[in-house]
Amino acid sequence: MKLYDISRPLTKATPTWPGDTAFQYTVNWPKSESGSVNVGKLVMSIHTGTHVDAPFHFDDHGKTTLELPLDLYVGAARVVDVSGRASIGADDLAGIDLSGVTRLLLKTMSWSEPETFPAEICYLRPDLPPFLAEKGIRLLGLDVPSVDPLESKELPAHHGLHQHGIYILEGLLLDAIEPGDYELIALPLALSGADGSPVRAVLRR
Ligand SMILES: Nc1ccccc1C(=O)C[C@H](N)C(=O)O
Ligand SMILES: [Zn+2]
Ligand SMILES: [Zn+2]
Repeated sequence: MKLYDISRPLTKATPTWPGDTAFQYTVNWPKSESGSVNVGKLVMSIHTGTHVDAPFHFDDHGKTTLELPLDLYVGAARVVDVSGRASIGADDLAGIDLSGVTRLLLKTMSWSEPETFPAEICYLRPDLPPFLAEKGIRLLGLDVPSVDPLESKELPAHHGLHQHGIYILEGLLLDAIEPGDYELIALPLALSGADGSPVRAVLRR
């Protein structure tokens, strides 16, 4: 059975938020010293590459990663092409059938150079969260590093989605994915106290 990998590879070159911590893997305790094994150490911002945001990321009282509802990150998902737009609002999805969809992945194609952090991305307008909640969406995934404009401090889309019970999956790689229905698997790690988690996100037909 074919799996479509929709995760951005984590390498030294993976771009991250300006000023944030890039991905670093080192063999911290080499076999030559331990006598038996290479033991690695991982340093990275949780928001580098493909990841979920826990509500604690933007709300001091929000759920942390270990408290996230796992069932949202596994199951039927619809991929919708919304490319070529500067932002996405209810209007942009009005003509699309979203009945029975719990997990929605938006293909914006607005992060064109994967080797550099984007200067501008497609973001969500404030009328989108209530519209999606009304359709029954509980998880929203995008192929960009944020659901808000990059320079936003108020984060209206993050807060709006949260207020409507919609969880966020960011930094997907959807270039090679045809719009349609899939099964999504993108489980966060069981990280205590954390503001999100890197995920290995895959789709299967
Ligand atoms: N990592 C950062 C460093 C500094 C400032 C913002 C971020 C973010 O991650 C914000 C974005 N809204 C996000 O959830 O991915
Ligand atoms: Zn994030
Ligand atoms: Zn975010």
